[in-house]
Amino acid sequence: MADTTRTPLMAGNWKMNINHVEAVHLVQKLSWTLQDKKHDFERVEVAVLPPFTDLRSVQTLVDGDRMKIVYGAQDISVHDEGAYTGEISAAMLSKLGCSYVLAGHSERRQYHNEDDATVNAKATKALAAGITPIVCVGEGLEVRKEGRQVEHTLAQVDGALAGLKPDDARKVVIAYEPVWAIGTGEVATPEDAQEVCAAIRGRLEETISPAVADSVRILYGGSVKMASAGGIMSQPDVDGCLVGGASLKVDEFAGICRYLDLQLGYSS
Ligand SMILES: O=C(CO)COP(=O)(O)O
Repeated sequence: MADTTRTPLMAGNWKMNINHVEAVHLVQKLSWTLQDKKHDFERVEVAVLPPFTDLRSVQTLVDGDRMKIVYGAQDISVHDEGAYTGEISAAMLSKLGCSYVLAGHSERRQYHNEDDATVNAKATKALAAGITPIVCVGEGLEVRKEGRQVEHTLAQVDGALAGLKPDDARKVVIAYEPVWAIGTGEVATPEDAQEVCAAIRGRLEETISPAVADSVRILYGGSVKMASAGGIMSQPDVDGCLVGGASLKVDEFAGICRYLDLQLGYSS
């Protein structure tokens, strides 16, 4: 099991799905489902990452109903303000009560040419605004076939965290998402996830400090489902999951969040 001082995080990346009206229904239903099962949010943190256009509605709902679900955005600008058409700043996300923001999701890297320097700038902006960046890293199929997944992913981690003070680096969440496992139904084995997550932690220990390596949460992402979450979470260096498709289905996502209860054989 993972170090118990790191609170597991289950984060649902909705990608470009769910409008603001649907978002209110989904979050409400998720909250009811988890409350009904007496989910302990201190034990397993639950976050949703809706599209920008949903955030205000989600904020109003979460605040109004004093929900324990937290939320965040899928991207953030490297600029503070000004003539950057279409971009959303850290200050805007902070005003919306965002706890988290993704930085460098593989789909941003692939379709918007985001490189490690951009991811680093985004993580830095988020931290300065008091928002926790979830820095996404992971190899594509070619790299995996060549057996270079560890070196490839560690280079992304180095680039994304370059220049961060240890006190900031400690707050970052890293999501290992092998690109070949995203949206493909091809879930990495728990051992695959552990191999790279352990290597990431080792690198943080080497390049920053053992204390930072101990406190940083490392998530796995890529076709996670209720049925696979328990096995992945049983790995010592995996501290949560970044969930795409399954986070759009309340029962699936609630089941992922409740992996501990389900493992212990409590009622589903
Ligand atoms: O990209 C992902 C989460 O950020 C993973 O998506 P899927 O869970 O749909 O494979």
